[in-house]
Parts: sequence; structure tokens; C-alpha cells
Amino acid sequence: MDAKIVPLPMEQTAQMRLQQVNLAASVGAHYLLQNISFEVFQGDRIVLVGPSGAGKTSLLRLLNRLSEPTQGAIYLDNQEIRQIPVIQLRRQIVLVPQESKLLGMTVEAALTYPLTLQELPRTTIAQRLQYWLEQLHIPSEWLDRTELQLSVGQRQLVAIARSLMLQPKILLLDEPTSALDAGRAAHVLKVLTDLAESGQTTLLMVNHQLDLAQEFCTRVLYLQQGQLLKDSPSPAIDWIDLRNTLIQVETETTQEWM
Ligand SMILES: Nc1ncnc2c1ncn2[C@@H]1O[C@H](COP(=O)(O)OP(=O)(O)OP(=O)(O)O)[C@@H](O)[C@H]1O
Repeated sequence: MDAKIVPLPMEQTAQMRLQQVNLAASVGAHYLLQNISFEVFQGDRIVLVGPSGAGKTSLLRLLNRLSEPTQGAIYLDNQEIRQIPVIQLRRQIVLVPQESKLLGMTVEAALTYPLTLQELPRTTIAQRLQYWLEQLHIPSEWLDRTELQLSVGQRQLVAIARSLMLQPKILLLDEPTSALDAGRAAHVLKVLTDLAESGQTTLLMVNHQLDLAQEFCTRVLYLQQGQLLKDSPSPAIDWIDLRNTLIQVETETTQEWM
């Protein structure tokens, strides 16, 4: 009988790659990020954790070129991101910042405007709007409101919806559930997980809520004082140890700040 041929596992190529990235502070002679190297693969659900001031937001901002590395390089699909026109890059890599602004628009305008700029057909825009309102349980009564008529948590949900309307290849989320109640936060993370599992979007999220992070992620990056100290698959993480480390480092940092 012929021996069964077992195919070798396909080596997955990285969707995004950071190579020895440094970021100098705009004030002072120190570095906010030092020698950061890691790869991101399609469908990853990465949680970026670390004490306040560790450089998590600074790192996310590098990935869609809101700032530029001082040294090192970042690649998207093997192309250095500096070679990709910024508008094109930011359609593929979308950042939901800690505090999103609707820029004086109504919720409906804020959600649809980026797609209007892309000149997508009106029916496509309307379908996507309907889809994400339903997925995120956003009531249609919010559509006519401006940000002044929304709570912080409601604004956060609209910002997430706006990013999803763009169907990004990679979604960067900076503490996206910090102002949401526990039920809504869990629901949003479930929606995001389903999206990543379907292979449509890769997720990189900063989240201080470790219980939610643990449920959500496939991988953990731990940053401290601008250095990447850990890059591990989620099952390899000792979450109790991670929680204790964070508490200890945050206590020490708070004492340094005082
Ligand atoms: N442009 C800048 N120039 C100088 N220092 C900066 C600049 N931007 C941020 N910082 C400092 O860089 C460090 C990292 O900030 P960053 O916002 O990236 O941290 P973080 O890990 O996201 O913190 P948090 O969890 O509190 O949001 C902080 O000490 C911050 O004060």
C-alpha cells in the first residue's frame, strides 16, 4: 500500500511586521519605544497590555502612521508602510483612539461619511450602516444625535461602528470598552472575535480589563517602559501572574510619579 503523504503545514506569512522599531520622545532625550520587533498574522486577536505610560498608544499610532519610527521599519504585506500612500494605508489599518470625536457631525453622518469619500454606492453604504447598527445593538434613534447628545460609552460604541463600516484589514483599538457597561463590553468583544475568526479582520487591542482580554485574545504582547517584554500565545499566559505583575509595576510607577 502507498504510504500516506502528509502535507507539511503551510508557513503563514506575516500580515504586518515590525523590525527593531524605536520611537524617540518629542521632548527630552529618551525613547518611548525601544527595539520593538514582532509579527502580526491574519486573524490574530492580539491584546497589548502594560502599565500606564508603557507606550501602548504610542505603538498603535505607529502602525497607521500617525507617527513615524525614529529607527526601524514596519511592513504591511511585505511592503514598508512608508511606501504606501497614507490614505490607502489608513483604509486598510484603522485606529479607534481612546477618545473619538464625531467632529460636529450627527451619528449617521459620522458613520457614513468615510464611505461616501470612497465613493461607494449609496445602497452599499446603507446596507453596511444597517448591518453594524444591528450587530452592535445601536438604536436607530441615535442617528440624528451629535456627540454632545451621547454618553461617553455611547460615543465609544459609535466609534467602533464607524471603524467597522470601513471593513479594515487590521483594526487597532485603544481601550475600546473602557466606558462600556460589562454586558455591552462583552458583546462588542464577541462581535469582534467573530469577525477575526471569519478571517476578515486582524485585531490589535489595548485593554486594561484583563478578564475581558483573556476571553478575547489569541495572543498577548506585554509592554513595559517602552520595551516588549513578552509576546506569547494566550494559552501560555499565566493570567494571575500577569495581573500581579501589573499591579506591582503600576504601584511602583505611581510612587515614582508622586
Ligand atoms: N509626543 C510625546 N513626547 C514625549 N512624551 C510622550 C509623547 N507622547 C507620549 N509621551 C509619553 O510617552 C509615554 C508612553 O505614552 P503612551 O500614551 O504611549 O502610554 P500608554 O501605555 O498608552 O499609557 P496608558 O495606559 O496610560 O494609556 C508616557 O510616559 C507619555 O507621557
